[in-house]
Amino acid sequence: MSVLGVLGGGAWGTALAQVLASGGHYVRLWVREPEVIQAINGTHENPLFLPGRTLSDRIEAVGDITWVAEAAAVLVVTPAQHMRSVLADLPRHGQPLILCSKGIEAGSLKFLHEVAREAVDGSPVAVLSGPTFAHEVAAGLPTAVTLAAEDAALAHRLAATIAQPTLRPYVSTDVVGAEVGGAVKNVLAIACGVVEGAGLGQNARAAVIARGFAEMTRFGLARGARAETLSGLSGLGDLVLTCSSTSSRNFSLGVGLGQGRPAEDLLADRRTVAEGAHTAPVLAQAAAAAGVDMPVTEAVCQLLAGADVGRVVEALLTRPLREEGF
Ligand SMILES: NC(=O)C1=CN([C@@H]2O[C@H](COP(=O)(O)OP(=O)(O)OC[C@H]3O[C@@H](n4cnc5c(N)ncnc54)[C@H](OP(=O)(O)O)[C@@H]3O)[C@@H](O)[C@H]2O)C=CC1
Ligand SMILES: O=C(CO)COP(=O)(O)O
Repeated sequence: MSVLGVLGGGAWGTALAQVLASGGHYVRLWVREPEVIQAINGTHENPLFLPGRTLSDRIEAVGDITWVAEAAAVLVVTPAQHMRSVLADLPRHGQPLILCSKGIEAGSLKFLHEVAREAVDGSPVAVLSGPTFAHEVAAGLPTAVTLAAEDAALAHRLAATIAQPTLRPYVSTDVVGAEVGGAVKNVLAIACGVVEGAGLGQNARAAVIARGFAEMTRFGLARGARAETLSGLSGLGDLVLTCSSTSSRNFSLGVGLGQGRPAEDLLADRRTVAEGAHTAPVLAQAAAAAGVDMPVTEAVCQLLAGADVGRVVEALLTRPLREEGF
């Protein structure tokens, strides 16, 4: 068993640390808040981000990022918009990085594997993504993910390292596809939450999932993703999960928007990250740059900016009729 590093002591970083430690790995978990470090090392819990779960004593929380650097592999689980600045502080040892966050960097419009390659020159980069609610993974419930790296041998090696009885990675070389699914589904989950919050019904939710998937596929194919990745765990799999559960922070943000509450109030109320709120405007820009039409994403941007739900829905329903398909 190896020593693995995890950057980010939020729900997902802690859950990944837990499942890996349960399988016998020693995990160094880099966390910023001293009280979280104290709780993890003292009472084996993370009440701030993963309440109610007793953590393995093979997890050591550390406040100094240099302690994580010498691990056999480092899982990067910071919010997408903080990934570049956190990686800038990671000493370089050529250790493989497994990116577990979901989003697109604001400003640069870059995927996270591009950000990581720029920030940590020389480290091999892989992406782990899929339908993975943190509390279920931490509870040892069965979960399957996509693990993508351009170098197939690296992807297989990392998959063998992280595979556990309840965590089954499927290997891919389609890094772009794995990233597109995770980033886009968060935006679509907000849209599905709006449908729920505004009481628009289950037909409408299914329509948003299906047309949202068409949108994800158009964007993904334009950016070089493969169709089979988009219809796999990290695309359609995660879309279905996140668009149908109040366990999703993005979905629940959408419920609030659908009830007519302003985005600023909803975001100010939460300590946890709803990546879709950050990704939506960035994705809209990236789609425009690629010449891809993404009407549901545009609608989410308008709602986050305070547009009236009824008007946004009416505008979506009265778009010119078209053939079904991507
Ligand atoms: N929760 C889930 O079920 C899943 C989440 N993800 C993705 O994982 C990523 C992390 O999400 P999650 O763990 O849920 O986050 P949480 O909302 O649970 O926690 C917030 C995280 O943000 C970190 N953070 C806040 N501000 C900063 C900053 N300035 N610099 C660096 N880190 C900061 C916190 O780090 P610290 O504790 O050190 O303050 C903490 O790790 C997201 O991209 C999310 O989409 C992917 C799959 C599943
Ligand atoms: O990515 C996730 C599940 O795969 C978690 O979704 P939320 O961030 O919406 O909670």
